[in-house]
Amino acid sequence: MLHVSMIGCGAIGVGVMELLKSDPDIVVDMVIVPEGKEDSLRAVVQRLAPTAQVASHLNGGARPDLLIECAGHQAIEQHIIPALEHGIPCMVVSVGALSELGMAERLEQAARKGNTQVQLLSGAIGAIDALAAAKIGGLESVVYTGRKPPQAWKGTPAEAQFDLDRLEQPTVIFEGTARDAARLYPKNANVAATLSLAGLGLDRTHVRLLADPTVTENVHHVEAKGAFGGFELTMRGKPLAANPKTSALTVFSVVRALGNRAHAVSI
Ligand SMILES: NC(=O)C1=CN([C@@H]2O[C@H](COP(=O)(O)OP(=O)(O)OC[C@H]3O[C@@H](n4cnc5c(N)ncnc54)[C@H](O)[C@@H]3O)[C@@H](O)[C@H]2O)C=CC1
Ligand SMILES: O=C([O-])CC(=O)C(=O)O
Repeated sequence: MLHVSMIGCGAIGVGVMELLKSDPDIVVDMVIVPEGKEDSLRAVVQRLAPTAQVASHLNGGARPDLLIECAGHQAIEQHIIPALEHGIPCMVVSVGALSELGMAERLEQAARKGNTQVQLLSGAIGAIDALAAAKIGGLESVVYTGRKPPQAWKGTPAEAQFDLDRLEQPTVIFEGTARDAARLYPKNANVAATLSLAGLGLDRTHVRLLADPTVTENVHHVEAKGAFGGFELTMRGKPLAANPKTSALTVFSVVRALGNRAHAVSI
């Protein structure tokens, strides 16, 4: 039985707990929520993981088999780094946070200090296994195009530049390096950051972001070339009703990763 603690009870966290209800090999013992939100979220957690405690941090003596971040950039600083330093294995879904200067190195140092490991989840994108393998043989180029309905770009710098409610044509809102994409669009930068970390890095991964009124899904296109040959991948991710910025596949990728730790066969 794998005993896990989860950070975040938003769109992904709730979706994950919903699916874990039917897995007899995994139990959620604790859900970590922002300070002050414990009481308001207790009923939600009670419904999804009846034996789980709700807390604002990992209590002193708690040593879950695994700590999973499904919360956001701040949670990595606040919870993941200290847990790694204390030897608790962690999984991170907010991979975009690793675009922040020094963050990838800090996570690595923390895991080394605790003699443990942090797993960066593939989330909304596929073919990370192929890209990371291709990197070993040598990559020449990785181009990522992210296309989302205009409303998914609300609350980003695109809102000030474009009338998102009235767009009629697919519109490029950003083109440049993955590093700049992450700086300007931190909440939509997870896929670009994941591709960069698996492949050519933040400065050599080319990114185009589009607000596209003709799509209802989050469309991720990747083109990679290298010594291995090449591949093209198009994902048409259905957004979660609870958060249109997040593709449903992200939830499934967390559940898959947990299953790979808990089940007798891993794939
Ligand atoms: N790797 C990938 O492909 C993807 C990653 N993500 C990332 O996953 C994260 C979660 O996404 P959603 O569930 O859709 O967001 P959400 O906004 O629906 O839920 C996040 C929840 O985490 C809580 N939270 C925030 N900071 C916290 C902290 N320090 N401690 C405890 N709880 C905290 C919030 O109160 C909220 O309830 C985001 O950072 C998002 O960027 C989202 C989609 C794809
Ligand atoms: O599609 C998603 O779920 C999220 C996304 O584009 C990103 O964060 O890069």
